[in-house]
Amino acid sequence: MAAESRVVVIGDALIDELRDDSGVREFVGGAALNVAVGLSRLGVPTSLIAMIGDDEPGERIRGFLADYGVELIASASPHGTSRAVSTRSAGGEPTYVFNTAAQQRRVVYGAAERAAIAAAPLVAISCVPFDDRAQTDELIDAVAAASVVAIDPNPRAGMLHDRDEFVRGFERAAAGATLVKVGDDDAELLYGISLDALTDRLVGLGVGAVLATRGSAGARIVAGGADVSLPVSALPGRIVDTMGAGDAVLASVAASVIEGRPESGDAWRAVLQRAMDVAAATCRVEGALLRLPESLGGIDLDRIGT
Ligand SMILES: Nc1ncnc2c1ncn2[C@@H]1O[C@H](COP(=O)(O)OP(=O)(O)O)[C@@H](O)[C@H]1O
Ligand SMILES: O=C(O)C(=O)C[C@H](O)[C@H](O)COP(=O)(O)O
Repeated sequence: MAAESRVVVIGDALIDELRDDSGVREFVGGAALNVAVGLSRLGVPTSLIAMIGDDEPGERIRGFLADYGVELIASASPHGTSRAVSTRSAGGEPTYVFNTAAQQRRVVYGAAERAAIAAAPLVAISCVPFDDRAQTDELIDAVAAASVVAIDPNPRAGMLHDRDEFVRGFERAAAGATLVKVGDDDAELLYGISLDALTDRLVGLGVGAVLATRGSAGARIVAGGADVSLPVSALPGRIVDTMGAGDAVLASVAASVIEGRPESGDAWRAVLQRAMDVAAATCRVEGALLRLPESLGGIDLDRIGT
């Protein structure tokens, strides 16, 4: 029986524990989960392949995914549900500590996973342990059946065990990919080079489209003959929380690519403009949940987060 055509996202799902001057709060998160929920909010039917614990945090993640219409294809977790504890001091970058489950995350590619991948119009991969050679082999074998692959390496310093092996695994997977998203932090952590140099390297590997995000400096797409850069989009209100902004950009660009592969610089510019608008909306509300610019109309943004 033909499976419903759902996009598949493969990667991490976890509880984000945020500690700052105002106390401790918990959010359902994970880069891959953020992309899956973001796609669903953009109207794209989506399944998430991720490891979830058989525990209360796992139930919370399952409930959250159900609320947002994301189908979960879960791998069991012997160490319970993954957790990221981030501590934010005023003005500083957050520091992350990941529990054992997050560091030892593993996805198993069984019949359900393989059927979903084979039927998917796009498979997005984020925050998988490319430094585990056996898992990377299994991933590459499983996604060989996919028609379109998008990758965000998202190495995260606190989950990285072997930088050189991660680069090898990432590049093996990225070489045939349609879309690869990278940021300044990936270029620095994995290669110790600039984002422009990493973009050139990925183009040289044969990546179809490289999406390079630059935080407050916007983003760039290099695809075929197209090379488009845009600044961040201006919206009312201030930047409240940039967590998940990169995931929202990936979800938005992936959703556009599914609608029709851009074939010109102008088409890629429109795709990137939409993604910058979505990122600007996402940054104006606390939490990593993708926000649509058109949905913020009724909110007095100048009062949010103040
Ligand atoms: N400080 C910021 N001010 C304004 N926009 C931001 C800021 N940080 C991120 N963004 C928006 O979110 C997008 C993705 O953010 P970025 O930090 O580059 O992604 P990642 O978290 O994946 O590195 C940017 O291209 C931009 O549109
Ligand atoms: O929700 C979570 O737990 C996350 O892991 C959010 C991360 O901060 C982003 O997913 C990092 O990914 P980028 O946005 O691509 O840099």
